Amino acid sequence: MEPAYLNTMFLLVQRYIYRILIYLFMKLRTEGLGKQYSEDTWGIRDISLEFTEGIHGLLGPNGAGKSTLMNILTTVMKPTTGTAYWENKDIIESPGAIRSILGYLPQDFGVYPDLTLEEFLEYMAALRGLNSETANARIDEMITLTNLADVRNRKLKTFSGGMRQRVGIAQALLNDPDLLIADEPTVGLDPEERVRLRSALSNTADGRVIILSTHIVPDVEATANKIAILDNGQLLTHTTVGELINRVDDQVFECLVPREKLSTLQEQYQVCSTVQRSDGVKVRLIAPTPPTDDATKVSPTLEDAYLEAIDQQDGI
Ligand SMILES: Nc1ncnc2c1ncn2[C@@H]1O[C@H](COP(=O)(O)OP(=O)(O)OP(=O)(O)O)[C@@H](O)[C@H]1O
Repeated sequence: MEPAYLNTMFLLVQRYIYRILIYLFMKLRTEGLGKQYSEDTWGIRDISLEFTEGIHGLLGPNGAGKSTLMNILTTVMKPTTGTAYWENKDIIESPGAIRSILGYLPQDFGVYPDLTLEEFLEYMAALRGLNSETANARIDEMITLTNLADVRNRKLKTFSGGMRQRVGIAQALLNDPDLLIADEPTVGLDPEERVRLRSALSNTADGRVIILSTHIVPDVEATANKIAILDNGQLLTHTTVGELINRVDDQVFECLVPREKLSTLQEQYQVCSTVQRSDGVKVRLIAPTPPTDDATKVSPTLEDAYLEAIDQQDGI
């Protein structure tokens, strides 16, 4: 056999084994996690989840418990019940097991305004103990990945909100962490910047576990392999985008109704959206059968499926 052919085969097998090892071992797992803030307030209750390689969207309305879960997973808060494991090491008992492999982008990520992007990343790399050769290579890589090459010598105070968040991702990935946790990274960004940030996150997902906490459905629709939905501190589901959407297949309708009929529909069904028109209100809703004679069945979206999941919970 040709040596070049053997070499290619060897590389393929090596890559295959690497993927299997990642699949088997690179995991963040929680078991019955709960956090009680006061006698009658639980931030989260009995959360058992497994995050494997790829992007996991953690979705939920305000107060659902996302920050509480993020704080426990980043080991800045202790749970009241349960525990969590990284690659089978208990991170509640031994937080060091996760801190060394964790990259974290907090919601309120602050930067030093008078440093340039390059200076800031050099500073962060030094804090993390990277030697200058490794640091320089990683800084170049991260600047390219987050699409900030044109502004590497500009002071951070001149950056837009979206650019700052991308700086946040670049700094979080400097030490090539196996786990990246991003808490509401797109809050306050305009649509174009949101798209850029999402693509920066997607570019970094290979060989890593990424948890993206948000209440903005399109953020996870565009990037996540799996979605966990929290509401009232409870885990409603953790599944793929496709499976979640399938749950409302054949149940999403659009119809045009007189304005005065809207409140009746809202009482009866989960209304996903409304558009005011001169001839009435165009309503998109979830129903087991057509809600009006002229209702049209439409393709479901993740937003529909999410609203349905939250609605089911509220009805319990
Ligand atoms: N320090 C605290 N003391 C008391 N209750 C708290 C505390 N932090 C959070 N909670 C309560 O725990 C629940 C979950 O809050 P959490 O901040 O985790 O939700 P969230 O999904 O991150 O919400 P948001 O999107 O608004 O940040 C809420 O009812 C909240 O009021």
